[in-house]
Amino acid sequence: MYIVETKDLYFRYPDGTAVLKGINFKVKKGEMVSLLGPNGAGKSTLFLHFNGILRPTKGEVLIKGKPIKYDKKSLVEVRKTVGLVFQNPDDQIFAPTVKEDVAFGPLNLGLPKEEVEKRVKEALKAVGMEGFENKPPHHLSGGQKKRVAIAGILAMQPEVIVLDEPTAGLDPVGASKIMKLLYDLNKKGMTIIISTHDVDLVPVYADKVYVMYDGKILKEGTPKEVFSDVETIRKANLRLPRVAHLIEILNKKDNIPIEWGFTIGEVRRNIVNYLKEKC
Ligand SMILES: Nc1ncnc2c1ncn2[C@@H]1O[C@H](COP(=O)(O)OP(=O)(O)OP(=O)(O)O)[C@@H](O)[C@H]1O
Repeated sequence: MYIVETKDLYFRYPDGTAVLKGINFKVKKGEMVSLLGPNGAGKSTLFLHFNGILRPTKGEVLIKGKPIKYDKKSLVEVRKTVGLVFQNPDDQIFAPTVKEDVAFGPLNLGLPKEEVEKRVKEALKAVGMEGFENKPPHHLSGGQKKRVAIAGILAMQPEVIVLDEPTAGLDPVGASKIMKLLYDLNKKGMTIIISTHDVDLVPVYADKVYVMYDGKILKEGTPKEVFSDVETIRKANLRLPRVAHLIEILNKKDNIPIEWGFTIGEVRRNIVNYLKEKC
């Protein structure tokens, strides 16, 4: 059974724009999955289906094997299981202070005050935003707002956390910290789904990668399988990870020696880019 699954999912916005064109996306409990694809591929649109914000034009979305029913009760249950962090934190953060914002979700779950306070504290600590409790969110930087938005979802303790471009707009250290946090949460059993353009950082952590292009899944597999398919990577406007990350991806888990699934030219270009950055 999959914790999140879409079956032949089609979606068209009310203005007629056909965005999702037969998506089969499957995530097992405990997996860390990354969705890659160019601007406008439909990644955000797909994610908005995972907790029932959007309803398929055709096909279905299943959470823990059950199709979402889109009545109020079913949606409450779905949203307890699947927490979605939006691409733009301004779409998510609205309370007068950071503390109140992070507390909003757990309070809505009807949790006791002490439990809410505990969760808020833990969530802000996890994202490195302790000390900002009483700040108005609109006084925070973009990266700080992103962390608060993540804290708001963490405080709900969902089983699955879906993050739309969590590292976009963060400085490199901030991006690594967020990925490390998500990696640690995943190791504790949380299922994580991330969309990203960051081919260097995210696939290093992912168990599975989907590549989306023009509303369709072009390729799915381990980071190693996906990044060995240079043609797909090129078609989806992506690039190979920089060589250091590439080696990490190729060597991940099985520790087998590197088998280059790339043309010599691709490898050379990666090495040159890497050296240019380092030297
Ligand atoms: N409310 C809407 N009404 C009509 N079309 C929309 C709406 N929202 C998004 N679209 C269109 O749907 C397509 C997919 O957009 P989406 O935001 O899902 O892509 P994305 O893969 O997340 O892109 P990015 O990497 O730029 O965030 C785009 O062509 C976009 O213009």
